[in-house]
Amino acid sequence: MLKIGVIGCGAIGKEHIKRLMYLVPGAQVVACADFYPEAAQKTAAMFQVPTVYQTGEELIGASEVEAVVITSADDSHFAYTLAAVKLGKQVFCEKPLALTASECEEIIAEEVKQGRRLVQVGFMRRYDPGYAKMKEIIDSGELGAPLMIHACHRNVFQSEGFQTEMGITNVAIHELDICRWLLGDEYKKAQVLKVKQSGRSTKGYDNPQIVLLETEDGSRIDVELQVCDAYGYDIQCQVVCEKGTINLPDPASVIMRAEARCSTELLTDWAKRFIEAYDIELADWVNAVEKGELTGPSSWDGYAACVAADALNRSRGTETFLPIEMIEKPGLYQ
Ligand SMILES: NC(=O)C1=CN([C@@H]2O[C@H](COP(=O)(O)OP(=O)(O)OC[C@H]3O[C@@H](n4cnc5c(N)ncnc54)[C@H](O)[C@@H]3O)[C@@H](O)[C@H]2O)C=CC1
Ligand SMILES: O=C1[C@@H](O)[C@H](O)[C@@H](O)[C@H](O)[C@H]1O
Repeated sequence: MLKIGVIGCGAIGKEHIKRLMYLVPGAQVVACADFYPEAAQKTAAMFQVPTVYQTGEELIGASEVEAVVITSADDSHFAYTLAAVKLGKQVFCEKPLALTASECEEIIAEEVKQGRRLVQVGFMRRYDPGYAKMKEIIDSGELGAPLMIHACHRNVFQSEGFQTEMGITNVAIHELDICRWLLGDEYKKAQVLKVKQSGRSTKGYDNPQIVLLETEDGSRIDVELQVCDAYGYDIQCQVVCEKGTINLPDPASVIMRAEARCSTELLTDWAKRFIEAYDIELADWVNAVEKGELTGPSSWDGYAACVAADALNRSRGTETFLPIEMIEKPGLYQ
C-alpha cells in the first residue's frame, strides 16, 4: 500500500483524495495539509484521512508519507515539489509543475541528482481515451503527417485573482502539453494575440486570447482561449493530417427532443469532463511508483510546457513570434 500525503484540500484535492482512498488500488491517503488548516481538518473528516499537518513542509517531511500529491495553488507547486524531491520522495504534482521554466530547471537538476524519476505532472489529458485514440491514429501514419492543430479551451468561470498571464500558465498549459505529446515534436516559436474582446467579459483580464505555436517539424497550432464567460466548458481539438482530420470526441451526452428542438447538455466546468482520465492517471501513477518505473508526464514535460508558456507571456503585445529555446534533455528523460 502506497502511503500518500496530499497538500491542498480544495476542489481537485478533495477529488483526488476520494479517488486515492476509494478507487485506486494500492493507495492510501495517510495525511493532508492546507494553507487553511480548517480546510484540511474538514477534508480529513470527510474521507477518513488519519493525520492533518499544519503545513505542506511538515507533511513532506513526515516519516509515514512515502509519496506526495500536490493539489495546492499553482504558485506553491515549485517549492513543494523541490522539497519532496530533495528528500527522495515520489511526487504527483498537478499542473503546472511551476510558474516558470527556470523553476522547472531547478526541479529537473534535483531529480537528475537523485538519479531516478520522482515526479509526475498532472497532465491528465494524455490518459483521456479520446486524446489517446487521436495519438494512436497519428502515430500509425494512416493519415499521413500531421500538419496543424486547431484547438479551443472554453471556460465559464475562473476564481477571484485570475490574471491574463494565468490564461497561459493555468489554462492553456493543458494544450501546451497535449499538442506536443500528440505531435511528438517540440516547439520552435510562440506568440499570443489579444483579439477582439468579449463584451461579456469585464473582469479586467484578456479574454479571449489566441495562442499560436510552430513546432520544430513545421506543424502549426492555434488555440482559442476563453478563460471565462463562455457558453459552457468546451474542449475541442482537431488535428489536420495530409490525408484527413482527427477530432477529439465530445463527452457522451443524451440527445433530447422536445418543444420542436433537438439538444444535448454541455458541461460548465472541468470537474466531470476528464473524470475518466483523472482516474486512470492516478491509478497509473500509483502502479508505476510501486513498480519503480514512472512513465507518465515527467518534469521534462512540465518544463517543456513552461518554456512555451514563458515565451507566450513574453510575446504579449509585441506582435511577434518569439523563439523557444530549451536546455539539453538529460538522459533521465530520454
Ligand atoms: N488537471 C486539471 O484538470 C486540474 C488541475 N488543477 C490544478 O490543481 C490545483 C488546485 O486547483 P483547485 O483545486 O481548483 O483550487 P482550489 O482553490 O479549489 O484549491 C486549492 C487549495 O489549496 C490551498 N492552498 C493554496 N496555497 C497553498 C499553499 N501554499 N500550501 C498549502 N495549501 C495551499 C487552498 O487553501 C485551497 O484549499 C491548481 O494548481 C490547479 O491548476 C485544478 C483543476 C483541474
Ligand atoms: O486545470 C484546470 C483548471 O485549473 C483551469 O482553470 C481550467 O481552465 C482547466 O480547463 C482545468 O482543466
